[in-house]
Amino acid sequence: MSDFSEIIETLKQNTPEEKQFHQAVEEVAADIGDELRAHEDYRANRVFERLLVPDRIIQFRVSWLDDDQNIQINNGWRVQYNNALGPYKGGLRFAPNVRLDTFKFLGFEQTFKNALTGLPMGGGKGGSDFDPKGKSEHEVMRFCQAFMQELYRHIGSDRDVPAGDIGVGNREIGFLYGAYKQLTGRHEAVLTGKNPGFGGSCVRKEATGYGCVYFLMNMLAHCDDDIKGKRCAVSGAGNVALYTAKKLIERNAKVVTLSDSQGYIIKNDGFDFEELEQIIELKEQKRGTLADFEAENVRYHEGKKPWGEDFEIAIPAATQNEVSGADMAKMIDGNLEIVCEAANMPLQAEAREKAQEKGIVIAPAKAANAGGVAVSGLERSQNAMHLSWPAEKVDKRLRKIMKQIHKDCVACAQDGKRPDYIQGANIAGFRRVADAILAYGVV
Ligand SMILES: NC(=O)C1=CN([C@@H]2O[C@H](COP(=O)(O)OP(=O)(O)OC[C@H]3O[C@@H](n4cnc5c(N)ncnc54)[C@H](O)[C@@H]3O)[C@@H](O)[C@H]2O)C=CC1
Ligand SMILES: O=C(O)CCC(=O)C(=O)O
Repeated sequence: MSDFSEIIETLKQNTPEEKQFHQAVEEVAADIGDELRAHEDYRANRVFERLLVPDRIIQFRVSWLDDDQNIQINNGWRVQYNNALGPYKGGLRFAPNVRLDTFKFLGFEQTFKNALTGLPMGGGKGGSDFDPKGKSEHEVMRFCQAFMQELYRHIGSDRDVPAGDIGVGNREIGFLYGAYKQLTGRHEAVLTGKNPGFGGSCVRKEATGYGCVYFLMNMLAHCDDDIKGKRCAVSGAGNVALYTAKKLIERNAKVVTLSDSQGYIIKNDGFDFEELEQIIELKEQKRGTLADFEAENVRYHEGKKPWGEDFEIAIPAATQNEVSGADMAKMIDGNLEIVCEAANMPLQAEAREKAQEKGIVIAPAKAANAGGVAVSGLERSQNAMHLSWPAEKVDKRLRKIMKQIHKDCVACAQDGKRPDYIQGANIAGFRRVADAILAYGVV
């Protein structure tokens, strides 16, 4: 291996626009140096360098008609990042701020995350700069159909299996799957996150959030602590945030905040189940904003983030880089003990450094939010067997997978009661992918 910093410098020179991708790569590189030094075969076979280039990038135009019969044009991407461990697997994101950089960083992260699940899945990610917000139901449907018109030829149950992410939930997966079925005449496990009534898995919708809480519970148990009574600040009010909140409340933690792109709500004593169900309905059915939510002792702060409130556990569950260095400084000045990354790469590099300097324990996204893709893996298995498992069985397997991920992270992290989970996740994920790459030879 040539010098590590040289590899990263070359990457930056070759892809100067891709700042998020560089950030994700640097976070992994910071932890796997010893691993590379210890493995002459990884170095000789340039495994790390090979992991810095996606297997394939597909980019396409999506043309569709809005409700006024105007022609609209969007960009579509699928980054098939690495299939060493299985077919490409990872979500589709529909959001106006995405670009190739977004999908490269997400695909890179997904490759290691999927490795941590122990299931046979490679990493991929994709989506479009289409913004579903403010679009009619028919516009979303026509967009999904136009998007699939190109994507269908690149995916397949043993090739590439997309799922949801920001802006792509159960509704969009339904439209995408309907279009795939229409185009190919096939029912197959080509998308996950389908409705449990027709090909989906029970608990997939809840799995990312529930998995985060299971991971947190394993972390707390590891240092003889408990989630009960902990004050948790959750950001976001989408799929991941809402089901993280639900499981936290079920386990008697206090969820004091939720947020969306316009502001946050706080309830000092923690939201109860009934309030959470109302918020879920507001977001999933009415597609409203948190500003519309009213309940006793709940305050709304427009245009602000929740990180200055009083809590022990921060759970950023909205989007990448949502927590700045200044946000982290506020949390550290408060009672922060743990950050659980429910979103992908939610901490800016400065925020991560500040937290690490102060000994705050961080559950990295690769490990903490792997429950979603893990249940997607279980959905693939059920589809392959033409079976549908009950919710209890899926949830039990999810708990087992999250426990094992925690165990693997601890085994690969520096010793101690409070292990470095970031390091543990990076090493455990990297080893699995690297060993498969070695086994295949130079391809
Ligand atoms: N859906 C899934 O199964 C998985 C999602 N993730 C990650 O979790 C995060 C959230 O994804 P989902 O909940 O699926 O998306 P979603 O579309 O259901 O919800 C996203 C939420 O974040 C809020 N948001 C977006 N940008 C924001 C900003 N700049 N500031 C504050 N709030 C903002 C939105 O208002 C919305 O409430 C993303 O990072 C995603 O990549 C990770 C693993 C699996
Ligand atoms: O369920 C999946 O395949 C993908 C989930 C995802 O996009 C993620 O883990 O970030």
